[in-house]
Amino acid sequence: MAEENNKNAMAGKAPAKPKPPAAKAVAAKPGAPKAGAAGSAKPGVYKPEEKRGEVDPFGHKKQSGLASWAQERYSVLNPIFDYLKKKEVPQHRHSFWYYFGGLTLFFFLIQIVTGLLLLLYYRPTEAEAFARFVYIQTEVPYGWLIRQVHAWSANLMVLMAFIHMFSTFFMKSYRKPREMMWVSGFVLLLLTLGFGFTGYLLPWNELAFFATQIGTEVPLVMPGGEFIVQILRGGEEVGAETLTRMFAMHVVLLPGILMLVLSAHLLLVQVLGTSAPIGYKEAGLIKGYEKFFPTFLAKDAIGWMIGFALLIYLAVMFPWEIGVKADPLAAAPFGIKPEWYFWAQFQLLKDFKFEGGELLAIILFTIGGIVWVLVPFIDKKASREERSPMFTIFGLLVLAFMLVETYRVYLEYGW
Ligand code: HEM
Ligand code: HEM
Repeated sequence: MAEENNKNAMAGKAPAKPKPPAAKAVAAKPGAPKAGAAGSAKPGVYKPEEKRGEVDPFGHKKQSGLASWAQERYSVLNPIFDYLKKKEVPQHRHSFWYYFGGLTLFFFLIQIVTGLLLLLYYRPTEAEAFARFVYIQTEVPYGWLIRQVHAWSANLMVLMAFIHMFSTFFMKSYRKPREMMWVSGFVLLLLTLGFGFTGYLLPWNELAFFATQIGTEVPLVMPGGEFIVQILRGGEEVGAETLTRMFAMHVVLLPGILMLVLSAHLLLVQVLGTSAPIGYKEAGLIKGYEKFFPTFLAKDAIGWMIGFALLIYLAVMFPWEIGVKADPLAAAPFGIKPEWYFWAQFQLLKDFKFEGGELLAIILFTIGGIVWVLVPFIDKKASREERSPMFTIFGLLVLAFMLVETYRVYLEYGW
């Protein structure tokens, strides 16, 4: 009816007179008896409209039985499907990089599932942690697989988050109006690194113990650093309290905060859509647009399956070792180093081994981090949709610094 009126209006005709209001007007009042079909209804008894809204988001033909029952139930999701169908992803020669946010998300989901399974057997006490960790590896059916997948997926999640960050940096996806995507993403990276750091101690083996000792003493060189160390360790030294704290952070605090920030990040992705590199639209370099739902999501799923195959291959072929139980009284073995994703900071601290050098290294790193997170607000050219080569060079320098420092640790300590 409304459509007919619109057509008429466009053709310059007066809109057709609406039909006598009987059925509609009465139906609008819940509780009032309906005319026509409702003629049979008893007065005062509410009979809902029999004809419902369109229930099938995919436009299939009407089905019967279970399928139609299910169709009616998921019709509440229609607005979401409709919204997702509106989102489009630009296709160009760098589209490949759009898969890495989804891959990071995928490995995080794997972490939740495997983490919850590990929780069934793990116990976070100084006396039991290592024994339970060995028990998971050797006795629990498929326990070894779950632990290896958790440990490998942690590494892959961090790697994907780094690739995602640098690719969005070089595509300048952070520019107006996506500044908060960048900021929320950066917070997600910090939280992911926090997961890696707190999870590392949980097996309570020698390597984890001493690496955590070195990691948690870094703030000592800062004014007021002792307070931070106390908070992290729950005492002067790494011990039973530290294990409890790391465990609580790993399975409660960090997942809670990460879920919140991730929801904001993904909501922004949906609302603002996917950006294209600067100038691509004007230069005709966009080959086309594809629907996020279901086309891009289906391609994302292929990426996830490849990621999953790689994960299982790594977990089975290159298992992480169990090590020996931590002995707080023993001397630190030679060659203790943190996880690879902290190697750049680790090397910088080693390079600055002079009086006051460590504090200087921390200050430099903190300033670097602040500048990095504020890039969307500093890069005015990009926000005006103009190329900003200075920022590309800045990004390349940061990437080169991280790679060189990481490689130097590899050369000195091996893998
Ligand atoms: C809600 C999600 C998570 C839960 C419930 C969880 C739970 C656990 C548990 C119980 C352990 C100890 C068992 C063991 O050492 O094998 C563990 C270890 C670990 N977790 Fe998680 N985790 C979660 C998410 C993550 C995430 C997102 C990351 C990484 C970025 C991560 C990284 C690690 C690491 C590196 C270890 C030590 C692995 C090892 O050497 O075996 N976890 N996690
Ligand atoms: C747990 C970590 C993260 C997850 C799960 C995640 C997830 C996602 C997903 C699924 C997308 C949409 C698809 C894509 O463009 O790849 C996205 C977009 C984006 N992410 Fe992340 N992200 C994470 C970390 C980061 C980090 C570390 C940054 C940067 C510091 C970042 C910045 C962005 C930006 C700027 C976009 C918009 C891309 C565009 O419109 O072209 N994200 N993120």
